[in-house]
Amino acid sequence: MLYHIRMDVNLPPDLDPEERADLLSREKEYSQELQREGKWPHLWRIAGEYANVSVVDLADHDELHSVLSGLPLFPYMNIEVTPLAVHPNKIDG
Ligand SMILES: O=C(O)C[C@H]1C=CC(=O)O1
Repeated sequence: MLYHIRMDVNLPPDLDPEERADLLSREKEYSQELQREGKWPHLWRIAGEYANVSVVDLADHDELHSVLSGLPLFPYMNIEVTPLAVHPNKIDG
């Protein structure tokens, strides 16, 4: 199943710099592993914002919840999910 996701990151300005660096490093490792597995085919920065739009390809809502709640930055993000269905006018290929 495909899901369109918007993630807005809100890190506290007073977050300890070492903790911030560790969080960002773990986030990168986590998201790049999902990209290598083909589960996170689109990851785009929203220009001018600390936010991204993504498309993930996961088995079901339970896997989606597991992936999102496992993000190291999960406690610091607002996440909006839009499930995607096939458009009837889409041509193949
Ligand atoms: O920087 C972000 O947009 C947050 C986050 C989502 C995936 C990732 O690698 O970082």
